[in-house]
Amino acid sequence: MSLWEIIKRLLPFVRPYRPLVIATLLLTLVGSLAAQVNPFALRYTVDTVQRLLSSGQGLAQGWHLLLWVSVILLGKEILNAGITFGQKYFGEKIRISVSGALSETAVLRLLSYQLGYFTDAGNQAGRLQTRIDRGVESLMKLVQNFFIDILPLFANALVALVVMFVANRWVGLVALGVLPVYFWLSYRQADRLNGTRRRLRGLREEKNHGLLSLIDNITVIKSFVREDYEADKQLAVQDRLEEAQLQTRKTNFRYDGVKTFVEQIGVVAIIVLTAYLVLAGQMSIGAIMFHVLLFNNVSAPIRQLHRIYDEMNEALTYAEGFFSILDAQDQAERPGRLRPAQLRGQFELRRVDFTYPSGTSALRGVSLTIEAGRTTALVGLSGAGKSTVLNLLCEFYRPNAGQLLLDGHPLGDYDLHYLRQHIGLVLQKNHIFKGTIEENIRYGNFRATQADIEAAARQAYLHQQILDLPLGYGSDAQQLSGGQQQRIAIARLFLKNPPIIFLDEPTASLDAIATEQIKNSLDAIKQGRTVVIISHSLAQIFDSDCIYVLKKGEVVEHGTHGQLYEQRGTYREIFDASARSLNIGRLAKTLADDGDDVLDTAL
Ligand SMILES: Nc1ncnc2c1ncn2[C@@H]1O[C@H](COP(=O)(O)OP(=O)(O)OP(=O)(O)O)[C@@H](O)[C@H]1O
Repeated sequence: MSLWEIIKRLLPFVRPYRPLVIATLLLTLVGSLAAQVNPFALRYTVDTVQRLLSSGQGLAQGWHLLLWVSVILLGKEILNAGITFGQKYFGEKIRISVSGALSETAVLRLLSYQLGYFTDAGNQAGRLQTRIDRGVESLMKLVQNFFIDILPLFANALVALVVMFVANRWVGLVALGVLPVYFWLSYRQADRLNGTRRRLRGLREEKNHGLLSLIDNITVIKSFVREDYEADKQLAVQDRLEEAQLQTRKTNFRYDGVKTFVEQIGVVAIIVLTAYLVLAGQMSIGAIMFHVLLFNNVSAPIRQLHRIYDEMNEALTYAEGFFSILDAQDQAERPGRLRPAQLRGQFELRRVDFTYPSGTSALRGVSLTIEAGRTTALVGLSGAGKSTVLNLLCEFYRPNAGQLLLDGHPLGDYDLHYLRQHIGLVLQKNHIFKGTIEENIRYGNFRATQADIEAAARQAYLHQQILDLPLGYGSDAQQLSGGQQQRIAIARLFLKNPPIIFLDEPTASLDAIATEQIKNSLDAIKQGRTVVIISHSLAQIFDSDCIYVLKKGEVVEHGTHGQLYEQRGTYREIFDASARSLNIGRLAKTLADDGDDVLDTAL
């Protein structure tokens, strides 16, 4: 990405602050003119003092000169203080506002992207975080540099250079001659740093991602006593990062030395040339000070050039990563329009093929119908593609081939928010947000009253357990057990009260008593709604109106429990294996021997 491209990308973010930008530019112009007062005042002072001394006059004749010079220089400093404050304040105001707008845009874009974007290996959480943080930070340095450093310094330099030319073109030429050498050196330096910088960016992203995943997986790491292994992995990245950082510094120090030397050559050349001209009688002695001060105005920004270049290159590197987030519009979820007054909830998949962005083919030629108001179960071994079907029904992903219909219309025609507002999804592992239990349940419906929340918790058999906690509904939800968190997700579902419900192993982390309670609750909520349930526990799916059996991404059987059992196919295999794993014979015998009435109810 070139600097020009970055400026073009930043313009829309800076445009709302146009009056501030104009005010800053005006202040810069006045500031650069004021900066030239010192050389003029000093030349005048030196020349006048010399004239007074050579004509035998002293303090009595010269005191008014001292007074005037003091008034002018102090007055200029007061004006300068005002100008600098205005420049910095306005520059910072622009920087802070633009930085806020950039971060906000990145967050909004991320929220609008489909799931595939986040599962892409290059977009893991730590990497995205680094790209946003570093991108905004370096772009803001660029804006800050422009308004606070580059603009005032270069305006000063330009005005000083013009004044030098007007004073004497040879002196002007010497000052001008140093510039291309300096620019060329800075350019070479930036070029050398570019490769290392890209490598640094990649390593920073890798380090942050590693750190996040380390914290996320701390329990597994500790249980396998893999602290040393993880530390070594993280240290290896750190080592490579340090090496790249040191390499950057080394290059910088080398070039900085050469550039300081070039600058000093310029100062010496100006002094020698001006002294020569003074001795030759072409200039007054005050010109020596005058030219050295002017050259200082020219070389001040040059001294900053490598830093500005450096930060500019950093911005170029990180801006690329940042704008790649804003530019992933092809990953945005598509805009559908259909919002019918009523949704029956009949889904149909016709010869659907789906491959994840990673390249894993998950579904092949899948055709199935999910009847409105009925319960449909998806059964199959791990990795068969059951959750993928739900991912497609929620439009988290779109099929690569085939058709997906809802109430006869292509699913893609529906407004996404409308569609998802009508779907309740309970997963095997549900996210609990940082916050209280109440806030977490309320996520299902922000308009719910406290009474609604408590009713939902009751339906999810959680209310009593919440009351037993010291802070009740105000307790930290992330401290709850896995089973309790699962019930929060179910309470959210009750609160949302959608006509379509997708349950992916909804009772996976519940104890036997809770499983039975939740099953009863879910049986109640299922009435009259379209339900799709995935469960490895066949007890959860016996009563389904229709069962689809998936194997390696294909539908191999479908029917009711009775029909599938008779077919003696995959379903029967799974059923028999389930019965054996539960040791059903032994269970039944124990219950029969005990004359337990559970067996009667069960039978
Ligand atoms: N986000 C993803 N990115 C890439 N591949 C994925 C993703 N999710 C699932 N897969 C792959 O797609 C295939 C089907 O996975 P899916 O989760 O649908 O199976 P499942 O039948 O629900 O399994 P389980 O019963 O274990 O939950 C698997 O091979 C899996 O590795």
